[in-house]
Amino acid sequence: MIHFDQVSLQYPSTRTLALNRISTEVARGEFVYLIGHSGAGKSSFMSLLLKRALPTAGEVRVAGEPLGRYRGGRVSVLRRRMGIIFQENMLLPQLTAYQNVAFALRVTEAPRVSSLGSWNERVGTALRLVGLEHKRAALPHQLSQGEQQRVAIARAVVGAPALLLADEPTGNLDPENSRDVLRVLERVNESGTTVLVATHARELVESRRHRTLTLRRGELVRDDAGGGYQL
Ligand SMILES: Nc1ncnc2c1ncn2[C@@H]1O[C@H](COP(=O)(O)OP(=O)(O)OP(=O)(O)O)[C@@H](O)[C@H]1O
Repeated sequence: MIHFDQVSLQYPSTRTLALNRISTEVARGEFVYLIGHSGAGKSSFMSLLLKRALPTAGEVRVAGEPLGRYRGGRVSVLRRRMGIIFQENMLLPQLTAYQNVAFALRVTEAPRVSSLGSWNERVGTALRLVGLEHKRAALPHQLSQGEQQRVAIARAVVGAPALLLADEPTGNLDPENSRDVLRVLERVNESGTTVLVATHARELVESRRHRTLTLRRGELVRDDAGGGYQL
């Protein structure tokens, strides 16, 4: 699903070498953590996948296709194939949980009815997946931070992306809500989506037992296989 071949990223403005000759692969259906201290290069790794930044050397492929082939309007096609979650949930404050999730279908001009069901069914399924169907009518400010982040996850997966990228998804959450969010991401993964989670919260990651890639000053220094859960 993700293939990095000797990828480097040097930001031209500061000449910072944010990523240095990274080679790794993430297979379809995997759940992988990307960890490292602040400035290690986690967000830069994500930016390359979203084509928000371009590698200065090497090649990035997603689902077998080199990202260099996505140009102009096709970049939005690439991003549409991915679900994205950030530390800030970026929900629209005037829309209910349901409407926020449905909004993702609207902006991507998803067909009203498809093999995945009607919009209504798809939003219901996504809210159920994150355990919030009963809060469908709530506005973001009526939800806890953890619930808001779960709505953001529902919004990210309602388009049935093959790949879900989460950049510090628990950054604003207390430990209990953080664990809830990770459990929801695991459920998303169990439904077949490849999940990549960037975080500096090493202690949280260690409690979950998934494959973990460690970046240090732009270098991939460890690749630890996961195995089983430790709840
Ligand atoms: N747009 C940019 N222009 C110039 N330098 C940048 C830019 N974005 C990041 N950097 C630099 O690249 C390096 C890697 O940053 P990056 O944001 O990828 O790290 P990170 O691991 O995500 O950190 P954090 O956990 O603090 O978000 C840092 O030295 C950072 O200062």
